[in-house]
Amino acid sequence: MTIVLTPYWSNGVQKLKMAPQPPPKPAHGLTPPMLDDEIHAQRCMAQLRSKDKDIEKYIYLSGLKEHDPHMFYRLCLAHMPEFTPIIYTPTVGQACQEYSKNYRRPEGLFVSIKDKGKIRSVLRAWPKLDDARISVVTDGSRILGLGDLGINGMPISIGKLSLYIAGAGIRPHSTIPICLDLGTNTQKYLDDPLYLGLRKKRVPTAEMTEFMDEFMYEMSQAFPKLLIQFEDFSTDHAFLYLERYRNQYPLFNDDIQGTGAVVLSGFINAARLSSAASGRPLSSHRILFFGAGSAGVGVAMQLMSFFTLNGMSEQEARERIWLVDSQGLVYAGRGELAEHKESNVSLVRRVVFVFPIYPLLARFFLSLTLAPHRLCPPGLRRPSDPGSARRARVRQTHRADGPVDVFRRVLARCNRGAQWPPSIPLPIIFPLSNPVKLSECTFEEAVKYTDGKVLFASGSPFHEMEWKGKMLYPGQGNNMYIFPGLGLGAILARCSSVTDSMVEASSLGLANSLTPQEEAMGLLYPAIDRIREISAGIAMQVIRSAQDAGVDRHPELRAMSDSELLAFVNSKMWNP
Ligand SMILES: O=C([O-])CC(=O)C(=O)O
Ligand SMILES: [Mg+2]
Repeated sequence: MTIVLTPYWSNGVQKLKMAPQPPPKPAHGLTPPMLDDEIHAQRCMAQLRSKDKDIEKYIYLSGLKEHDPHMFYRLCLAHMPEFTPIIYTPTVGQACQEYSKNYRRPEGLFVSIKDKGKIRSVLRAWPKLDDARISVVTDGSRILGLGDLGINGMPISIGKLSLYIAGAGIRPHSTIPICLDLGTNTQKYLDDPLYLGLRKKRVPTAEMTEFMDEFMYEMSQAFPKLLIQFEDFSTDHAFLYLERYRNQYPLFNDDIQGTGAVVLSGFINAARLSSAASGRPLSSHRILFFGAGSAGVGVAMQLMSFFTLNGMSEQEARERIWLVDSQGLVYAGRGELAEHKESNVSLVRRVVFVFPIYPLLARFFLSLTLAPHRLCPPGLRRPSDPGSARRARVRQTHRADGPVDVFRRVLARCNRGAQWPPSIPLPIIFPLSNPVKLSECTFEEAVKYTDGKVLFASGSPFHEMEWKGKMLYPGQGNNMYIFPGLGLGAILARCSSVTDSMVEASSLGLANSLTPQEEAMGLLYPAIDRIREISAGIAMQVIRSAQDAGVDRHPELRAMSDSELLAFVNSKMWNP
């Protein structure tokens, strides 16, 4: 079906195609006589691989998804490790940055601040109101680690939903990518004649909240069976709107909760390996976060809850965890701490790493945080005289490579002439910022500086490497392992809200999904090719957890045994 939508930015009428439809039967003579499906799959892969640039691959695949969605998802499932770096991080980051330049056709819903008061009519233009089950909603204010991209954030919603379809078998026409256009504070876009969004600065929080209240209410009315995933909102708004709506509507925040769950899962598996090697209990780990944004604080909260559920007091759990942000160590009494970390918004976006602290590193960080003016590299210092040219320069460093720079220096310092201390046989390092170019360190660096001992997982993918005759495999601690299964479980349970226990169930489900071979290879996360199987297992745990919490609205599932429930979940998955 083709319906006609007039996006608000467009002068003319544009067509939004709902995909995928049952393939129309082509009239005889309109297709080549020998169009064999198998051969055509090979042809598509050859066309894809013939492109030199990742962004061209992205554009090719986005075209394929539109005109032949069955082939797109079939190939995606068959070639998951090759497809995810293109349709998702890192290439989706570039696709966002270049969205206005490369724009070809509407693929989702845009709701603008100008629609305030009439959001209902915008939502009701969506062609498949009754089928809608999952929407990824971003306001483009903090896309990956790339900052405020405004309306150019749309591809992140599209990319996440492609993974829902491929990874959890959600029906394509049940997904709604949404980008809210509340302006952008990025001057480059405001000055760009091709920019597709509103040419105005972001509205203040009070106005945004009025808009969000209307948007959320109208979403619940237009799409009564919908689960919402908030994605890539700036840290303050990410926490604000999660708390504001989470008991009212079925929703979760992927950056806080999805990342929290995926990192907890990787931590559990890494800590098991590390504890087995050191003989120390899991509770002996000390965890240092570099960056205290939505993901950093989300992961810290997830770990806190895990530690306390496993017998630690809150105080003991808190003592295991240190957060360092752009201002240094986050601690009570530091002053001007914003709410989500009792705390302020970290200028350094993103968590960087989680690992048992090497004493030298701990000392370095403490001194760095306690005496920032002495030890902190200029890029991480807060400018003291607002308005100066220096401030602009410092801010720039801050954003561009400040945290990366510091992290590299820390690692290099550890490495200087020293062996990694035997008391920490297997350090855990998780550089989580996306896309790859913003990763705090490469796999190679972490391997080199720890003499191959590192337990590593990054947000974006790195290649395996050989070190002293042994193959080492990096993990990808990306929320893509969590949200498809978490979302599928929440949808099938028809849950009224997404509880912390459901998020934790998804994390434990993932941690327990390693096969014996994967464990033997020292992997922290399962192979991504098994995403459907993993998502089904996670969905089952999430449904059980929703039932325990009493937020499920699908009572028939309660009577099922685990194997019946798993079969039910699998039967609900769409297959290309
Ligand atoms: O999208 C990803 O790859 C992970 C994520 O949520 C982010 O970096 O914001
Ligand atoms: Mg995100």
